[in-house]
Amino acid sequence: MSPTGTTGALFGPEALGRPRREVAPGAFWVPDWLTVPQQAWIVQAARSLGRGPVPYHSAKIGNGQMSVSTLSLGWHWYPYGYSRYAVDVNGCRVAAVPEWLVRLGHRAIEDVTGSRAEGDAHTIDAALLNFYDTSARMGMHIDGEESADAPIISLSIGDTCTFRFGNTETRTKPYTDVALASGDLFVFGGPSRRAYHGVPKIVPGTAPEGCGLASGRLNITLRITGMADDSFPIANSAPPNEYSKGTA
Ligand SMILES: O=C(O)CCC(=O)C(=O)O
Ligand SMILES: [Fe+2]
Repeated sequence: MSPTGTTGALFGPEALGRPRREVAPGAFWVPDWLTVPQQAWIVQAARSLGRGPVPYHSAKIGNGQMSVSTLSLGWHWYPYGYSRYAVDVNGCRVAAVPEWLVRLGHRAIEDVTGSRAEGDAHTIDAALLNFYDTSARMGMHIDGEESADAPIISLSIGDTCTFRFGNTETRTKPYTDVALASGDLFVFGGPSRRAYHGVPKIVPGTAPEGCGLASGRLNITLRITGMADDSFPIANSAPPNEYSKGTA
């Protein structure tokens, strides 16, 4: 038996009680998908992407403000739509999704589904980078602004969070609480693509040494919007309430 094989069996995610899991049909949790050095590299890249042209911003929803601070790439998310421009921040055109992040997302889809993700219909064209401090939360919502039904790819770095993954009908039970830790991948598509989900809790002091974040959490979601390149929605129409990410 090779030493590596032995070590993998003894100390790999499977042995430590964090096996890959299909949390709901089409919703896959892959613990420890990113190595710690990869996590640190991504955190440093996420910080430098915040230097412009658009800074991190906590979106206003109604009279409230989200506790999460977000940077959009490719398409700018605002309550509730996408634009090429940061219409609720500084009006600048957002930076493109960097090539390394597109490749990483396609690898994630391939890893989870076992089939190749490429071609125009499957090209990641938007990324949302969410920074949570230890008191930040995200209310239960559906990712509903994308017209495409392609899966959402989510990466977590830093403090562990409680990620609440629910159902497509209501914001409430039944749901599953998943402890998304630093390096974990979560992909939700298929019958779970329009499921409610949110982040009710960050667990302080759980970020691993060397991940690049001493405290708090970075979440990156990679998306395939299905939007035509020249579409430019500027109407900030009243949202259906149930899509709200909440301001808690
Ligand atoms: O932080 C997370 O894990 C989820 C983020 C999310 O649901 C979103 O940005 O729409
Ligand atoms: Fe979401």
